[in-house]
Amino acid sequence: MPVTRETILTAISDIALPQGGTLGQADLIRALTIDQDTVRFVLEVENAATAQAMAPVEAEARARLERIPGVAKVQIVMTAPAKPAPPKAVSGQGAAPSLKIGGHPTPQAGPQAIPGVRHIIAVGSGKGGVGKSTVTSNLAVALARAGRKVGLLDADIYGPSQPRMMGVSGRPASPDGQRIDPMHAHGVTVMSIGLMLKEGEALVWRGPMLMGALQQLLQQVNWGELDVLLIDLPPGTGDVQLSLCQKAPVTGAIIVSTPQDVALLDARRAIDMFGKLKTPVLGLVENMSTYICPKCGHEAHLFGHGGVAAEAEALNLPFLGALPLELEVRLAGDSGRPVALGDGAVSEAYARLADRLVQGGIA
Ligand SMILES: Nc1ncnc2c1ncn2[C@@H]1O[C@H](COP(=O)(O)OP(=O)(O)OP(=O)(O)O)[C@@H](O)[C@H]1O
Repeated sequence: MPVTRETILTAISDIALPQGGTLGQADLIRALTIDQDTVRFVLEVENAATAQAMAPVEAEARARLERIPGVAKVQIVMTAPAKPAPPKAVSGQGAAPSLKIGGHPTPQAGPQAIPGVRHIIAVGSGKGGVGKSTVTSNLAVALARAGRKVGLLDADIYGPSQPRMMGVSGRPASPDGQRIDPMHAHGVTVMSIGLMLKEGEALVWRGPMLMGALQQLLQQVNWGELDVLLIDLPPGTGDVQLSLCQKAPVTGAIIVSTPQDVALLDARRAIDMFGKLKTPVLGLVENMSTYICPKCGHEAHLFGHGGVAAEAEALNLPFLGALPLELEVRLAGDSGRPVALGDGAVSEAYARLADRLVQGGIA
């Protein structure tokens, strides 16, 4: 008769343990294998002292198993789980956290609130390059100027641009090696996947890795008390959008588009995706709406005009505002001081957008 797992476990289950009870009652046997006439398993004990006390148990188990017909060799290994090494103290800005970003996600049943964060707003776009990151950084600054406690998470895993736009650099600190201290700029608490990667390091992660990275950025960053956390998403309708809406209780999404038909077509796809994910779309923003010539004051509509407002109406969604195309916007973004910090017309447009969200009770 072949030796089975049950034969082995039954043979040793009534061996008494020094701490009381029997081997069968305690859950100590791991990795039991039967390989022809060889039986192997691990006895997992609490610590080295228990291992010593358990030596007679190991000897008795070995003796009993060797008496079973068909068993020629018994290998028992006793292990005590290693104590986790105390976290290395890392201090000060610029110190590299020992956290590894991009591991596999840990199991999480449903959306998990971020302690201290009241609202989460995802900023998305169907198409790349429509100014989603520009709008997110300026909106964050405008909300902070309006007195809100604002966080900005750059989850644009393929092209994180918030460090440049918000003017933050260096590695975020992790004093306990477990959690990440975010950066602060222009009154906004900032964290970007770009700050955890080496310059120019391309990300070739797929689904589970992306989910893991996003989960860490949401849950392992010390966001503190925030009225609103804005999340700059990658363009399109991919894994990051999907996992964000599954992992975090997103209040709603803002969709940025230019008035061009092609951008609008993609925006519609993004809206559709948020609908499927049961994330409310808070409204549409038209970026690069008009261009006013700084020399003659002529107003031109380089990408068409009013397309996003019309689309919002057609979809029965709020139109949150139009933002002009201005050289100043790009220069400000490139210099790490968003244009909304200043006093011009664009800054006022952002202040209006921020006010709408505050009045609406979502920021
Ligand atoms: N209203 C604007 N006026 C002038 N330049 C703008 C405006 N909005 C965005 N830009 C510029 O257009 C470029 C693309 O903007 P941005 O990076 O914000 O787009 P995005 O949609 O986030 O792109 P990606 O999909 O690559 O993340 C940047 O150089 C930015 O400075």
